[in-house]
Amino acid sequence: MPEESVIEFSNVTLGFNGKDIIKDLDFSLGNGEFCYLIGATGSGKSSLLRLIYRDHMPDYGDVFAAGEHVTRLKEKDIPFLRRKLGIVFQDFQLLPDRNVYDNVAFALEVTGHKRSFIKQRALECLAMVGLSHKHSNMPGDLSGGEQQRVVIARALANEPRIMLADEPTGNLDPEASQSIMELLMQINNRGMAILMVTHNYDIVRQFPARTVKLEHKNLTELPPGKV
Ligand SMILES: Nc1ncnc2c1ncn2[C@@H]1O[C@H](COP(=O)(O)OP(=O)(O)OP(=O)(O)O)[C@@H](O)[C@H]1O
Repeated sequence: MPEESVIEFSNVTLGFNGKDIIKDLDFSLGNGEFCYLIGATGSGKSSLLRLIYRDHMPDYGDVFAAGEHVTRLKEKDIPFLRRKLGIVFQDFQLLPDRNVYDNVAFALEVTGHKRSFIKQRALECLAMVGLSHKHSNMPGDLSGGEQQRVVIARALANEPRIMLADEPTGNLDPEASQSIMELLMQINNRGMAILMVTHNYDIVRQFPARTVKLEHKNLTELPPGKV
C-alpha cells in the first residue's frame, strides 16, 4: 500500500451466486482525500464499502485500508480494523435507549479507555458536530439531521483516518442534507479522508470533489461536480 493512500484496491473481483458485481477493480483513496462514489441502484456501491470494513471478502484481489491488509486480516482482528474506520450510514443506527452522550461514549468504552478520557473525548466530538447542548437528550427526541450528527460524532470518537459514509444524507431534507455536507467538508478539511456513497447529484454539484462512478463492474473517474 503506497504511503500516501489510506484505501487501496488491487485487482479486486467480487461476485454473488456466480455473478460478478465488481471485476478487476483498482482504486486508491489518498490520505485526506474526499471522494464521492456514485452509480446506479444495485451497481455494487455498498458492496465496495463492505469490502473495506471486511463485511465481504473478494473472490480475487487485495484490499488495504488504514494501514491494514484487509483481505489478509484474521477474524479476531476485524474489530480492530473497524475502529480505524469511521462508519456512517443513512439509517442512523443509534442505540434508542441511551442518550446522545452515551451513544458516543459507547464507541470509546469498547476500546477500553479510561472514564475521564471517554468523557472528555465524547463531549469534544459532540461539540465538533454542534450538539453539546443535546448531550442528555434521547435519540428519538432529535431531528433526522441531528441524529445523523450524533452518528458522525460517534464515528469521529476513535480518531479514524478514514470515514466511510453510505448515503449519509439519504433520509434528510435538503436543508439538513446541506448542513451535514458542510460538516463532512469541515471534517475533511481537518485531514480525514472520506469516501461517500450518494445518489444525491445536487449535493455532488454543490460540493464538488473527486467523483468515481461504479458501472460495468468497474470505476470511472468523472470530473468533479459534473454528474
Ligand atoms: N450478501 C449478498 N448476497 C447476495 N447478493 C448480494 C449480497 N450483497 C449484495 N448483493 C447483490 O449485489 C448487487 C449490488 O448490491 P449493492 O447493495 O452493493 O448495490 P448498491 O449500488 O449499493 O445499490 P443501492 O444504490 O440500491 O444501495 C445487488 O444486485 C445485490 O442484490
